[in-house]
Amino acid sequence: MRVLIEPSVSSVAARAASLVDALVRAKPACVIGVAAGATPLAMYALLTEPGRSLDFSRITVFGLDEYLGLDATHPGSCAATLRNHFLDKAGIAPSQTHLLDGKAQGDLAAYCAAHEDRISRAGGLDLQILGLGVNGHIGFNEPGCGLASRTRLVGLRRSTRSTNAPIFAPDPVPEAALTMGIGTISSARRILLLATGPAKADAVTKMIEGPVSALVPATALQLHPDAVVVLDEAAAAGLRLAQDYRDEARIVLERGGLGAL
Ligand SMILES: N[C@@H]1[C@@H](O)[C@H](O)[C@@H](COP(=O)(O)O)O[C@@H]1O
Repeated sequence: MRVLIEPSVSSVAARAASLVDALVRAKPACVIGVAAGATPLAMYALLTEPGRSLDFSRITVFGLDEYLGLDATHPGSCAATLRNHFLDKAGIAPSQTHLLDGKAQGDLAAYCAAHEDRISRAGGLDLQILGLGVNGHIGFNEPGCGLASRTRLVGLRRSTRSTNAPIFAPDPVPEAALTMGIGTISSARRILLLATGPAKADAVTKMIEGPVSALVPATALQLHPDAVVVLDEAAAAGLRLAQDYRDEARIVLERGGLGAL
């Protein structure tokens, strides 16, 4: 795992955007899994700035997760967040986009298997972008989930529902979701996880320095060959080896960076 500690929320966005930018320039027909949530939005804003002139015309995008029961136009849906903050601004067409449908009906296991199939047929994920839940979830893979899980229907933990309550107030938070599994995420060639702010510090410490455990699903990233974690100082505040990560990041970045996959 590469741990990059940045001085501010905005430099987290800039660092993460530079990594995505490098991938898209090196491989214009790349396949990227995209996360909603608040954390990656500043990165998406940088990636879609007109001055950046990044060409997204050949990329393929897969959605990470979605609340079950929400239409893609619901403002609390992951789909609406991704469309408003990234896909529409980047000019990424629906034909290039495979989001999970919160209104999927019928055989959800088959629906989720089809998401996996589409990822495989696209050649697999070059990059999976992730945020981090305060309880250590990634996507909607909640504590206690299987570390080899694939895209599936899940129940949301009470802690997640109360964290996300302001997004839906006064309505209740949906109790179920569709999410790529830990196995799906782990199959991506590179993972880029962003975490900012003091509320994430405990989950960040466990994710990077704790034992690999289903109780903290993000610890599965410790087993990934190319996981990059970009943190601000507040999210990194609990790391025992913070100075070592800073030193190593400087060494790596001075000698050619992290590569573009
Ligand atoms: N399921 C989503 C995740 O995909 C997201 O990455 C995470 C962090 O969200 P935020 O970035 O808003 O803190 O929690 C949500 O519940």
